[in-house]
Formats: sequence, structure tokens, C-alpha cells
Amino acid sequence: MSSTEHTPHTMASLGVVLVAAGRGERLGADVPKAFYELHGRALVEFSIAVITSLPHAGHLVIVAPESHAAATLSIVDAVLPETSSWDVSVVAGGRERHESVRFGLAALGEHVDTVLVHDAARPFASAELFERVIAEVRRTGAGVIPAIAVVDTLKRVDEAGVVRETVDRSTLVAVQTPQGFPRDVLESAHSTAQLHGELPTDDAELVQRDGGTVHTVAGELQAHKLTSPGDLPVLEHFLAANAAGIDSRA
Ligand SMILES: Nc1ccn([C@@H]2O[C@H](COP(=O)(O)OP(=O)(O)OP(=O)(O)O)[C@@H](O)[C@H]2O)c(=O)n1
Ligand SMILES: C[C@](O)(CO)[C@H](O)COP(=O)(O)O
Repeated sequence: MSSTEHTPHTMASLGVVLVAAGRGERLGADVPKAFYELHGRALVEFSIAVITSLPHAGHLVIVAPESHAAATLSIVDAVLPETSSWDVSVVAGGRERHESVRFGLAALGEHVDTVLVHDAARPFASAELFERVIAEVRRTGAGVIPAIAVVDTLKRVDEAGVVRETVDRSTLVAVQTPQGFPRDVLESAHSTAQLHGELPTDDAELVQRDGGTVHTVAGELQAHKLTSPGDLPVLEHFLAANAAGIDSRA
């Protein structure tokens, strides 16, 4: 699938790569996870709506399974207002998340200088969270990721599941998306990773391995990721809370 333009590119300095090409094996649904429906709306639709509501002239690249390119464009048509300041493209994903991000990065318009990478699997990340990450990337010129406290006691176990030690959680955080970076920093990290054949689980790890600095900002509970069926009631809760106007960001 080649890049599918929704509208022609205009000058834009913010780029968002929305990765939606995963299979969702742990969820076990009969559609790719980003197209799993919550109350009749595909998961990816929620992120498209939030991102294109941000008051920036931006370029959103949605990385989707090739089989779902047309469905993705239909969702964009339904969600994006005629007067939107956002350009939207759809490109095909790769076998691993980092490959999908790389394909998305390659499709960004030439005027993009700040890039956010977001999981479609985190449909209720708020506009405020996006803005917090953007502001901190522009303030620091470095990578920025949302982080939340680890609430469980952590143990290191051996292969047989026997506890070996308790891990000090005071310096540990759980990280979310959107993750933001200066474009050149993220591109360099992805090209280095390609050379070394590394398999990271997030973009911040690639940037760090490439010698970059990554800061954290406050994450939020509602940026919860759909991974397994047990996450569905959590997302249902945030969907209902948003509809009722209840603030469940903290
Ligand atoms: N080859 C891939 C793998 C993942 N993703 C995206 O990366 C995000 C986070 O990935 P994850 O939750 O691990 O999704 P899956 O890979 O689909 O899940 P699983 O490992 O259960 O198959 C998701 O929005 C997913 O669509 C992607 O675009 N391309
Ligand atoms: C990118 C991510 O969502 C940050 O928490 C996460 O690393 C994705 O990891 P997964 O194991 O592929 O779900």
C-alpha cells in the first residue's frame, strides 16, 4: 500500500505517527486491535478525533494494516471537519511496532520538526496529555514521555517463579504514549536501530540507546492501553466517564 493522502500537505511543524497496525494477539479479537469496536466506534477513531482536535497545523500519519486502509480513510472522512488544519495520511504497517513507527516517520511532511508517536491502543489519552508532551519537547529539545507511578510492590523472580528480591519501586515508573521527540532525534534513533537490528518496545528506548535524553511528564490513568480482554472494562469506564464529563485524567 502506498501512502494514501486525505488532503494535500500544507506547512506543518507538528507530526503525529498513530500506530494502529498491530495484530492484537493478546486481545484475541477477530479484527486487528485498533479496529475493535467500543460502542460501535473503532478504537483508532478515538485517537484520530483527539489528535485532529489539537489546535495545531499538523500532519497525522496513521499506520494501519494494509487490509484496513480503506476502513481507516472512511473513519478519517467521518471524523475530520472540512475546515481542519490537519493533513492526514494512511500508510501500511510493519511486522513489529518499531517498524510501523519507521514507516510512519518516513511519510511525514518535510516541514514537521516535532514528532509524537501514539498507540491507537490507548484511545482515551487526553488532549491535555498531548499538549503537555508537545510543550515539554519544545521546551527541552529532548525526548518526552508520559509516566505514572508503579502502584504494586515489585519482585524479581527466577525462571521457576521463586521470589529472589523485592525491587525498589521509588525510582521506577510505567510509561505511556504519546511519546514526543524532535524529529531529527527520532529519525536518527530509528536508523541506528535498523543498523543494529534491535527490538525495543517503545521509541524512548531507541532514543536512549542512540545517546539521546528522555524526560518524563505526568501521565494519566485514562491513557490506559488495551492489551488483553481484562482491559476492556477499564476502557468502558473511561468511555462512560468522558461521555458524562467526569475528569478521570489523574
Ligand atoms: N506491528 C505493529 C505492532 C504494533 N503496532 C501498534 O503499536 C501499539 C502498541 O502495540 P501493542 O499494544 O503491543 O499491540 P499489538 O502488537 O497489536 O498487540 P499484541 O502484542 O497482543 O499482538 C498498538 O496501537 C499497535 O496497533 C503497530 O502499529 N504495528
Ligand atoms: C509503547 C508502549 O505503549 C509504552 O508503554 C508499550 O511499550 C507497548 O508495548 P507492548 O508490550 O508492545 O504492548
